[in-house]
Amino acid sequence: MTVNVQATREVIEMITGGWRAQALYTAVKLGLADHIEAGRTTGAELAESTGASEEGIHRLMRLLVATGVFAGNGSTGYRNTDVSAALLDGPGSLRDMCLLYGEEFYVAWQHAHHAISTVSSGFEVAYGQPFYDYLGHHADTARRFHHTLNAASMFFHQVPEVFDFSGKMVVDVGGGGGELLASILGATPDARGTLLDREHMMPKAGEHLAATVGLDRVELVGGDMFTDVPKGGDVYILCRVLAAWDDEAVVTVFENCRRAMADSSARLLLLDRFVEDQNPTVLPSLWDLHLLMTTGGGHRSRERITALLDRAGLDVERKADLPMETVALVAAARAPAQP
Ligand SMILES: Nc1ncnc2c1ncn2[C@@H]1O[C@H](CSCC[C@H]([NH3+])C(=O)O)[C@@H](O)[C@H]1O
Repeated sequence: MTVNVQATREVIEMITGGWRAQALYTAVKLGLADHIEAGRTTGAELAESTGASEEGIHRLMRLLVATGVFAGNGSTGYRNTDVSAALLDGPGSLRDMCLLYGEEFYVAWQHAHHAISTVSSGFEVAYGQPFYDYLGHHADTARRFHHTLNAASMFFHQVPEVFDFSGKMVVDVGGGGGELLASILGATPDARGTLLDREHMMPKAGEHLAATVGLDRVELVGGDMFTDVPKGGDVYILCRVLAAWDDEAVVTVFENCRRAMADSSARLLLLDRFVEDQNPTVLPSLWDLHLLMTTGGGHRSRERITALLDRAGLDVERKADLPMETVALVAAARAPAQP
């Protein structure tokens, strides 16, 4: 058998991917980008300020310089690059994402064989409970998860460009920390909003909305979208909510939204990523498997979501593309058939 050097190289690039991720995670855990930003740039200074061994820092930084995360060297000093700058502590940082992916999500992926073979959550095997329940009991992880979602929320400010919220009563179902609702109400002074999420999210969402748009136009509802959603909305938003649930559960949420709509002018606005079966691209396909590892769910194709909407009596009216491979789908309740 002749060795295909190119193929060998490609396999090695892939199987060392997990090591790269863990090296980046360790740099974040040690706060290396922040130390360098604060002027502690040499190997000795980084060792002293992190408590890690200088040799360990040297070997880690050698890899991270080679992969373009940092620049410079340990004797004259390391420098941050645009990549490591994205890891600096502060709003919009990818720091918490690295920590979460390097800890709980890394452990969840160790059960990939089981998760893929049985189409069930690797996280549940590792932690003995569903992901969202775990978040309810682990405030630090819940905070990291919401920072992670926020880091991938660059499309929020563009949502009012693809849907006119003026004068509307907006219900954000599974609204999380309130960032999307704040962005919509901030851009639409005459809109009002209700955020529905699990009880444990209420303080976080309340704090964010109070600090951004104030609570005058806002109602917070701690509850369960599978049981009921607030009535009388002009637009029901489901942003990055559906992937965690199976088809039956998704149809239940769609039906709850349809029944709660104020009138026939009300709409359902889905904001999500969709996978393509015909010409698959890497990132959505990766996120799909990642959702399987964490929640046992996954991304659907647009055709599949359209079929589930149809089952719930909703028709897709139009579609708009948003950044971060996110798509907006607007659906309306189907008019009852004329007798
Ligand atoms: N049964 C439920 N009822 C209401 N919200 C839920 C339920 N289960 C999970 N969630 C919430 O669904 C959200 C999914 S994460 C998406 C959050 C937000 N829409 C955003 O795009 O940033 C989390 O905030 C969960 O707490």
